[in-house]
Amino acid sequence: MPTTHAPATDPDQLVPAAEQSAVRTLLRLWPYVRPVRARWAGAAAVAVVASCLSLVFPIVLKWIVDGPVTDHDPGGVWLGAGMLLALGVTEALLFGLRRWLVARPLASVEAAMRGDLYRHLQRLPVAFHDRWASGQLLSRGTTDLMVVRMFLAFPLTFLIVNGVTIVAGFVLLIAQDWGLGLVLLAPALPLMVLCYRFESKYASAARRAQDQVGDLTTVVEESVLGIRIIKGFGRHRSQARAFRDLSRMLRGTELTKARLLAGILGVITLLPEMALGAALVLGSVQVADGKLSAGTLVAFLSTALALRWPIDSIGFLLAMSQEAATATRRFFEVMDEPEESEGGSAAGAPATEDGADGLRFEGVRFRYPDAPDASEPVLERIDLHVRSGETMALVGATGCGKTTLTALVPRLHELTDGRITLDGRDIGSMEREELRTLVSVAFEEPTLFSASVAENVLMGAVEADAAQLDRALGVAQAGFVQALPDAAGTQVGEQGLSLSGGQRQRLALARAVVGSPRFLVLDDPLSALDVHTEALVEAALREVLAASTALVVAHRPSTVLLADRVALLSGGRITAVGTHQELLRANAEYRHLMSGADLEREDDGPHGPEGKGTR
Ligand SMILES: Nc1ncnc2c1ncn2[C@@H]1O[C@H](COP(=O)(O)OP(=O)(O)OP(=O)(O)O)[C@@H](O)[C@H]1O
Repeated sequence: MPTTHAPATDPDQLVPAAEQSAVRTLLRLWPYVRPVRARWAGAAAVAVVASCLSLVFPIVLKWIVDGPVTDHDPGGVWLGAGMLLALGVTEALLFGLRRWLVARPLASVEAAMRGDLYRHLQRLPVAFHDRWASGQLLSRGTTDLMVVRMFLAFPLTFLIVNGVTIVAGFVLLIAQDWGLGLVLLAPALPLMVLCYRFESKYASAARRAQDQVGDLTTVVEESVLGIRIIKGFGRHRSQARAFRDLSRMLRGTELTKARLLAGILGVITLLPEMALGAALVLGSVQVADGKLSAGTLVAFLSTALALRWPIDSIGFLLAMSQEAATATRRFFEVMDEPEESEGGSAAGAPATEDGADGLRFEGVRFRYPDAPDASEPVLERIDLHVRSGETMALVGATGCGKTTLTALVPRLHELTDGRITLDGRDIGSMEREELRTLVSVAFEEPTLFSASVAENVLMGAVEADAAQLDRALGVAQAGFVQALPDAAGTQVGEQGLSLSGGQRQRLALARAVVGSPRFLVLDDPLSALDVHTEALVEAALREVLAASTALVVAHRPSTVLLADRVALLSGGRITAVGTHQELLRANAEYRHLMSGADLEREDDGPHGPEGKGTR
């Protein structure tokens, strides 16, 4: 199982996250917001107007109290009430317009970010995917992007709207009575200090929670995909325990967030309320002394009350902004990972029959990027030449690096040192697309996608026609496809789990051969087949192999017999190359590896390695 990249419990992860500026991080969203900036700004302007309308209510109230009410004029009171109603309706309509303006553009921002993330994930090297847990990637592509969209729709707008409303409100308050206005302003400074401290603490908790959601997603994903193993080994309790532990941890972090939020909301509500109480007492005294009109006091208090929501909301708007900053940071952590290099422009001549010299490994050295520094490279110094048109079997003890070596040919990993050439051209200098049309691969673990049989096979050669598809299915002895409900159009279900292991392996083999590739790399392609099917596949595969240059990882003599020559991989090097018979005679390690297997087939007449001859 790949390790989680950003373990939620790793405190080292939290320090830089907390130290990075949330504003700087959020500014990185600009390229995505740019296309919708006009609509977003329009919506924000509408919201500012709507919010500032709430400050007109107190002015109308002051007019009603000091005018029609004082003058006992019912007509004037009705007029004032009508004005208040009109203001209320206008405010509601403007807020509705704001929502309508931003809903569609912001959904497109989220979709664009998700599209970019997906594209980028496809282009990241296999080494990246080895390192990162899939749940972490899933949560970044789903929950985190939703948090970002909500931030653009709500907190970002309302931090601006409420900021403008608060400033405008205080200007009005001070204009109405500067002494009382200053009393209300008194809590501003302590509130700012508290909000600043809250933000840094909340940033750490938000980061931890979002990483824990990623960990939880990984456990759920693994439990669903590994349901057969879990049930087969009766591990549902331990899985449930692992899930419960992570859930509990997440719950703890969410409670920490809630506590922090409750604290700041309490302070943000309490301090202004106390200031308002003080202003009310002072104002009443002034009205009693005749220094202030009752209408002005009503207007003053109404303005102060109209500012309650903009002030109270600052706490959770800041909290949501912090969560959005964390989500943005997590998004860009993936986006900042370098994509696999494309390879230089074609150096050397294009592959031709004339200049063909097959597949060459020259001084190839490879160490996994995430391997411990002190560890030996998996492949130390590989020199191997698979001649053009030849089939070379690769044999070695389990874990010696056979799969690793085959993965280097389609450049799933970058070489640490040395070079690999295809018909004389360095694969490092080829465009990946070209390389992957030249080289076809089938891995030991056959991977299928939730698509039809045909779509899965044709992934090997998009432009292949129905005849090529039938031929490939024939080579792989995948006759079972005809018995499926919709033949090659049948959906194989998630990861092809509706098929047997052997069926999946045959479809993966068909995918490798469908495009009649020039170079074939097969990692133990027949391991899941019964001996009869294996013999049939081998017979058909020989024809395909005769037209390709192939490297075939083999554990069994039956697979070795497909090859013209055999290379023995041991201790990170190719220690022997020869025919099956030669190695059996001369190499004790090879003899040992092949012992216990069905050695009778080595003398299998014309199909034996000797039958094909060495080139
Ligand atoms: N992504 C990885 N990161 C670090 N080490 C790895 C990674 N993948 C494989 N290894 C290590 O590289 C070594 C070679 O693995 P590899 O899968 O190539 O062996 P193999 O010869 O194909 O084995 P088998 O015959 O069992 O399939 C092993 O020690 C393995 O632990």
